[in-house]
Amino acid sequence: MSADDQKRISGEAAAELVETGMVVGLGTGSTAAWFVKALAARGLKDIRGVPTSEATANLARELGIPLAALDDVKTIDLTVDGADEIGPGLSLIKGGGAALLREKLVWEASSRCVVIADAAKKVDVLGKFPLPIEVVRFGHVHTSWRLADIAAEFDLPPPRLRQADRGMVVTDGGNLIYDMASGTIAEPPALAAALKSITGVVDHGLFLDLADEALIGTDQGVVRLVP
Ligand SMILES: O=C[C@H](O)[C@H](O)[C@H](O)COP(=O)(O)O
Repeated sequence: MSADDQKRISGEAAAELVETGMVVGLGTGSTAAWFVKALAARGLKDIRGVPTSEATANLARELGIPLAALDDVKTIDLTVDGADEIGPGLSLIKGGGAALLREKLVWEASSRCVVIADAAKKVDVLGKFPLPIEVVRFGHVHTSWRLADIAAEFDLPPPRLRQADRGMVVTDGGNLIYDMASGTIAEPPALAAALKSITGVVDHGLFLDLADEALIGTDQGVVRLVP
């Protein structure tokens, strides 16, 4: 089965968790897009989706899923989203698509968070996927120097500004992304706390103690994992 098929079956399995009347957090990325498509295909009544990016909002609109802004809802019943890596205890790296900030805001407002992925995303130790760090634009080079100091404390290389064909990648919130290509993150909670201590850092892609379960698409079908 291709990685894309594994993403599709995990997204389809997650769509089955949604019930009429629910407020649903809609993740971002290629796996979350399969979820959004499968959810739309179910044609449930009275659901509202809270999108985690402009891209997901556009897809959901095209498919006829009614949307709500995060501030329009008190709580979100269920959020389904992809990940770049799934490590021990369902610790995650997210933000490969630069949506980590809105994703984390929506996840933290959710009663239940389900991560969906293809089998290759499961790892023994986080860090092979470069850790995305969202940084405010003002003074971002100075912030990157402070990030490099923190990286050195953790024996990690300095983060690099994410570039696209047309220059710097800018998030939906107008911020920039630095990627820390570490190889191995030995102490995710300590690194997360250190990164958040820098004023110019808005947030980072370590999602720790947030996922309630994972639905992983494998060649043998969808495997459910809990922390
Ligand atoms: O910023 C993007 C998100 O965190 C995505 O959920 C993550 O990058 C996984 O994306 P994909 O499902 O395309 O691998």
